Amino acid sequence: KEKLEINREQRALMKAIVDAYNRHQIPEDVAKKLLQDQYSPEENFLLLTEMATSQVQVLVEFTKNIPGFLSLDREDQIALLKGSAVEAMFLRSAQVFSRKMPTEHTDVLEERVRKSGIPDEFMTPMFNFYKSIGELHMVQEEQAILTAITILTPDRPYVKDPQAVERLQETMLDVLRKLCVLQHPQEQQYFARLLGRLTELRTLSHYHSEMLASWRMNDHKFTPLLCEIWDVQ
Ligand SMILES: O=C(NC1CCCCC1)[C@H]([C@@H]1CCCCO1)n1c(-c2ccc(Cl)cc2)nc2cc(F)c(Cl)cc21
Repeated sequence: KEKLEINREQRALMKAIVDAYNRHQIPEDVAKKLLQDQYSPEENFLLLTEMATSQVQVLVEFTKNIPGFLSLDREDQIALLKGSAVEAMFLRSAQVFSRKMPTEHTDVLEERVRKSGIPDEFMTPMFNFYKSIGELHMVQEEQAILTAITILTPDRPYVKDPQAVERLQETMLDVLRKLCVLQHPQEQQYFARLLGRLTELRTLSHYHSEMLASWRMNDHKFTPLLCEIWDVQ
């Protein structure tokens, strides 16, 4: 019994993470914009870079609220943000795509993203990931903690003290494990499936520089922040 129950400290940690996650929602109007109009590849690329730039800023604010993050080495904090920003963007895109909406809206959204300018060969892995996230029907606590776990990945490049990061990540994993059992009692391996998505997410993120470079348009312009965070230009 004790093993499964979320103790007071874990409840406080979960509340801090979820509050931060909800407080720092990027303007989720990207879905509304895509549902309203069809855009050219150039406009879609601009929309993506604008949304991604504001999402990185939001990610920094969210990360500062992860208990223990600010006590990590300063350079490791940067390495973790830089190393997880692309994955966090795809995870957020998947969560936006999987939000409850009428089927025809999801179909239009899928069509608009498919035709946004990204070469076709990336569509299968991207939508496989989006759909596999959607099938999990994550509650917002799970979404928030999964994002925190993604950020607190110890084996990002240039991390000097991975053990310190691992300790924080393990605390998050422990809460998520209990939450999954409580929220999805019927599904034995729900927690394992959830973590399996992080592997799929890392694979998908390997494509991102190529996806951007081969966007059906010339002269891809990025914001200075994205040049920092993404391996582009
Ligand atoms: O702006 C997007 N995502 C933001 C990023 C910050 C957090 C919020 C979501 C993109 C843009 C929108 C314009 C057409 C091209 O995709 N996007 C991607 C996507 C992400 C990475 C690359 Cl490289 C390519 C496409 N997948 C999406 C799925 C969706 F359901 C919606 Cl609504 C938008 C989605």
